[in-house]
Amino acid sequence: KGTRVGFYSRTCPRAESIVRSIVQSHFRSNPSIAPGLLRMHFHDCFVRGCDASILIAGPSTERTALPNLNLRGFEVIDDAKTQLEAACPGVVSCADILALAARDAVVLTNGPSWQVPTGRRDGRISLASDTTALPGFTESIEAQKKKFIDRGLSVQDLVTLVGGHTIGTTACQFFSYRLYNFNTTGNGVDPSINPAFISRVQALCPKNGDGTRRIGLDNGSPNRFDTSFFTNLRNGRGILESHQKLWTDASTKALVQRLLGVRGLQALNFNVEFGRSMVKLDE
Ligand code: HEM
Ligand SMILES: [Ca+2]
Ligand SMILES: [Ca+2]
Repeated sequence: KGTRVGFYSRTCPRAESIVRSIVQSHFRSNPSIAPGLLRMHFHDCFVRGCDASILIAGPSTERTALPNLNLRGFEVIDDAKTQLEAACPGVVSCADILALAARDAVVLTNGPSWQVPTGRRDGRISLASDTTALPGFTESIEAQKKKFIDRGLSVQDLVTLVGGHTIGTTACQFFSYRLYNFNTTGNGVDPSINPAFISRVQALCPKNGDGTRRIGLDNGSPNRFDTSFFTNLRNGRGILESHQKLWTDASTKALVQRLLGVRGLQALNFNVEFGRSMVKLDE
């Protein structure tokens, strides 16, 4: 596709450092932009590839679709674009800014760094109707796998990238039904949730409470990029239904175990794999 590491080394040598310093300064005043930028890049790449289609504003664009309503960090990309236009007019694409910002966001939360191939072109098409390509939080493992495979990603990429929820938050509205109206059980509680965990999350997201209230997706360390998200799945403390299901399907469960370094299985280093899968996200 013509991207390569260091695409701007001659045409805009400070491009990567400008993006980094803008992300850093926004992060200092509002740390929640780190998960925001990671998620925005994922939502960009999953629809028409990493082409900044997610940034296009207007009626019936991707931004207006349900899965994208809570995205955050647009102002960070705008800021970086403004600075880059001053430094190197017309050179750096918005899609590259977003890809670099997602990497920098992971680094700021103590996650790994990786080299980001650059040279993406910005797209001009953005359709809300295309966002059905994004995975949903009630989806089966088969459906999740299919959506990743449709984008050239493997089951291992799926499990690794979903580990990105080691940082960030979710609104109560996306999982309260697991606590109060799960319809396959008499008491309304999703049986895959650890019983010792239920009252804690019920307190965080009260019945008939404010659905827009936000809680950590990784209740162990919501601000730190680590393997605690996978530990939660093992312990029945996954927040979203689609995430906890990674522990019920045999193939995804084995990958979670490998990412956790369970003895007897071929270990996968989450930090290394995450960087690799993030690069693949764009292929
Ligand atoms: C099966 C796949 C996935 C599903 C069903 C899913 C679903 C969700 C949902 C429902 C939220 C909460 C949104 C909100 O309350 O505003 C969320 C947040 C988030 N997602 Fe995903 N996601 C998936 C894959 C990914 C991947 C692959 C990444 C990154 C590589 C990612 C990164 C994030 C991050 C960082 C947040 C927190 C955002 C914030 O705090 O602002 N997600 N996801
Ligand atoms: Ca896109
Ligand atoms: Ca974490």
